[in-house]
Order: sequence, then C-alpha cells, then structure tokens
Amino acid sequence: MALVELEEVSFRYPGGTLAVEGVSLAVDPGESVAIIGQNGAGKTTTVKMMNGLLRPTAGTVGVDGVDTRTRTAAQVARRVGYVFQNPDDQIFNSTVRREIAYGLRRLRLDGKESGRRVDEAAELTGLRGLLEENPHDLPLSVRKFVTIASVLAVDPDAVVLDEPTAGQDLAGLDRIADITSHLAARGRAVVTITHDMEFVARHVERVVVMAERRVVREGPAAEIFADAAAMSAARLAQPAVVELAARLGLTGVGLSVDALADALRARS
Ligand SMILES: Nc1ncnc2c1ncn2[C@@H]1O[C@H](COP(=O)(O)OP(=O)(O)OP(=O)(O)O)[C@@H](O)[C@H]1O
Repeated sequence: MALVELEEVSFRYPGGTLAVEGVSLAVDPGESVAIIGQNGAGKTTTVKMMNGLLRPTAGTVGVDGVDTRTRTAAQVARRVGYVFQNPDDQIFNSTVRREIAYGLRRLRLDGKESGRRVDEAAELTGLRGLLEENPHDLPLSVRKFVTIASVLAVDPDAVVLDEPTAGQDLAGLDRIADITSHLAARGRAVVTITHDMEFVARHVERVVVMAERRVVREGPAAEIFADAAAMSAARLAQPAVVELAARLGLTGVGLSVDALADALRARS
C-alpha cells in the first residue's frame, strides 16, 4: 500500500483561487520523489495536503490508508513531516535546541530519548555547535537546516522538503543530499519540491511534473528529463548533462556526467 495517496484531489483557497485540480499521486514507503514545475503550478499546496496542513476541498488524501480528514493536523504531521519553503514560517523558538525539540513534545518521549533525537538531528544538519544560538540570528541557509532538523527529530515515515536547495552553497547541497540518503537508508520516503534540476538529476529517482494545477507527467527522472517537449511544455529547463547528450546525438546516456564522458570516449 502507498504511504501517501492523493486521489482526484483539488484545493481552492478561501479567497477563491483554485490551486490544485484533480491530482492523483502516490508515494511509496522509502522512495524519493521530486515535484517540479513552474511557479504557481500548485506544488506547495499539494504537499501541504500530504501533511494535513491543508485539507482537500475535493478528493481524498490518505496516509497509510487513513483519510487525513479523520485525523488532526498534528496526527498527520507525525507520519508526514513538512519542511516549509520559508524557514521563518516555521521557526518560533528562541534557541536552536528548543526549536528542534519542539515537535517532540507531542511524542511524550523520556528526556534521554528526546535529547538523543535532538543531538542526532543536529549532527545530520551540521548544527551541533549552534544549539544554544537564537535561530533568528542565523543566516537563511542555516535556518533552513534548523527547520529540517526539527522535522528529522520527529522521525516521520515521509519527509517533504519544500525548496531545500534554494540559497545553499555547495557544502549545503551536499549536506541536503546526505540527509536524503540517510532518510532513504532508514526506509523513509522523501518528497522534494525544487527548481534545481541538477539536484534532481543527481539525487532523485522519480519525478512528478506539475503545470497549471495538475500533474502533467510522472516517471523515472531520466525518462522525464529526456522528454524535451514535456519539459518545455512545463516551462522547465533540462539538466545540462541531458541537453548536452541530446545535442551530441547520444541517447540513453542517463543523468550522470561520468556516464556522458564514458559515452563520448566510447564514440571517439
Ligand atoms: N495562502 C494562499 N491564499 C490564496 N492563494 C494562494 C495561497 N497560497 C498559494 N496560492 C495560490 O495558489 C496557486 C498555487 O500556489 P502554490 O504555492 O501551491 O504553487 P507552487 O507550485 O508551489 O509555486 P512556487 O514554486 O512559486 O512555490 C498560485 O496561484 C498561488 O498564488
């Protein structure tokens, strides 16, 4: 059974904007999925429904087969964690330690287990030396890791990362890739919303393309990126390695620079 399943889901904001229309989408335990698409395509609204922050105005969202409408947002968040696009929408505690520990209060863990979870999440996100800092004094790229750590500490079955790579330098990108690998190794599902096609090409298996409120294409990353017409219709740029391979007339090369270099050597 899928861990998260959206069936014919639509969402209209109270102001009247129809943001998502007829979306069906399933995420299996342990899989890594990227949702890509132009601004305003409905990506954030879709994932907010996965974690119970928003309830669909039509259709159903199931987590482990249970309709999210029958659960509180806190109960759904325990299973599907959501890291906000803007850390400042999520952070409100006065130290990094308190911020990471905040979501654990609902889990009624003993002090030792709670401390262990905070330390592990801080280690994974590079925050070990910053636990007593006020998160609001830290740069945006680090605040993003604070929000990731607070979701990791809860250890949900699925983690949704909304634009995790925005504003990150190379070390930050590597750290995000390490975090997603760590989650995969633990059998957790990861759903990433991103405009960073290079990151998707390197680290994500399955891609869902959204355009104008709907899912317009989904499949293995290599297949989607090779479909120039679909990418262009969704107003998305192909990763450089895919575009270069196509221009060189090399097909089926995949998404890695190494594979492209091998294919070129083999041809010459
Ligand atoms: N709180 C809100 N109230 C009203 N309309 C909203 C709200 N949030 C988003 N929208 C609208 O819903 C539509 C979909 O927005 P959404 O944020 O889901 O798209 P997105 O694909 O995540 O875009 P981006 O890449 O810019 O984050 C847009 O037209 C947006 O303006």
